[in-house]
Amino acid sequence: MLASRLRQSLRGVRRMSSARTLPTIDLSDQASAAAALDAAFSTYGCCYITGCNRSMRQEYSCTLFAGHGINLEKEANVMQAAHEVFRMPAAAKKACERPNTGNGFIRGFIGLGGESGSELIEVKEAFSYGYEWPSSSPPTNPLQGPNVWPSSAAFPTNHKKALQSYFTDLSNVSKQLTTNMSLALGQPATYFGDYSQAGDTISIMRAFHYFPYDKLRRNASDTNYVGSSPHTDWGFLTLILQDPTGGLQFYHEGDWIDVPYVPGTLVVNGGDYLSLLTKGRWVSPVHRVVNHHTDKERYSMVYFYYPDYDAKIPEPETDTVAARQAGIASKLNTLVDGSLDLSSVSFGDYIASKWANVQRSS
Ligand SMILES: O=C(O)CCC(=O)C(=O)O
Ligand SMILES: [Fe+2]
Repeated sequence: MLASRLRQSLRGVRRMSSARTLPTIDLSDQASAAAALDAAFSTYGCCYITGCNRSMRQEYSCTLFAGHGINLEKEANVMQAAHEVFRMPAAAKKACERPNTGNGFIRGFIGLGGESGSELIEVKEAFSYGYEWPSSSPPTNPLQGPNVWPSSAAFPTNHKKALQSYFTDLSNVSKQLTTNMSLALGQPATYFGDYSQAGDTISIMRAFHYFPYDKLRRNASDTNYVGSSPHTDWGFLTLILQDPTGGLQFYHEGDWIDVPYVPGTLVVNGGDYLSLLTKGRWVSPVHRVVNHHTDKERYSMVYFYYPDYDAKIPEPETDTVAARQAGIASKLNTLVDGSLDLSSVSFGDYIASKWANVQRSS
């Protein structure tokens, strides 16, 4: 059912988005946040978050949150930096291209059409970076390693610093969220965090620049284009900062729900691995980015928070199978579709192969 609806929308048959909106959860009140997170992740697999509690500001010196919302000045600086990356001349972009290692290392610039999660052409360019791996110590797995930054002549240092600082902020927000989420499931506070002792060293931040489809397509009836193909995220948590353009949609009970920009919030969705850890209680939601209604360009900053490279992938339990049959998990979630011998791969090997598979020649 889900698969056939997805196929319909892939063929360009547009369904009306329902009026439903995702809940906004204020993390500053831990007790109410716990119940709200469980409800949101069981129902939608995603929500908006705002606020932070005092312990988070003290523990992580988190500058992202101000009062009960996002620090809008910081957010504006990050978005400005994302614009500047994509405003660089072609030669400067080429000079910091993602190396073509084929092993899942995706740091650096990825040109228009250089990646897709389906047979559709994704009309976007991207720049990925992560933890600043010290040049003195060799990486311990293929997802680690030095970032591939543009030259300081092409990309001023203040913008680079804004991006670096945002990576640290969102790593800290994710760590806090793993605590909130552990409590939401009635587990000890460190339950999820224990899976990600050094997950930030392989986590990845991606700046995206989406174009109107006409940038690539030759005639308006050609339906082969999308911003980001319908997919589930593969890891633990994804945090999304978007501009006001719109186009992000989550799939819920037969409809695509629009997820517009709400100032002072971030969008958070759970990934396949989180869903598996919760035995299917929490949904790994199908989502996409479209450009149906606007000829505007769209920018977003998307942070993928991961467990440790060596984290084991738990076998789906029978109730996950039941959940799958009820349509909670999707065909797009390869951790539960039975296509993989989960006992023989670590989380990191799995993620590296997923990243390698979305590479396209641009
Ligand atoms: O750009 C966005 O808002 C979301 C993109 C996304 O879902 C992804 O890259 O996994
Ligand atoms: Fe995603």
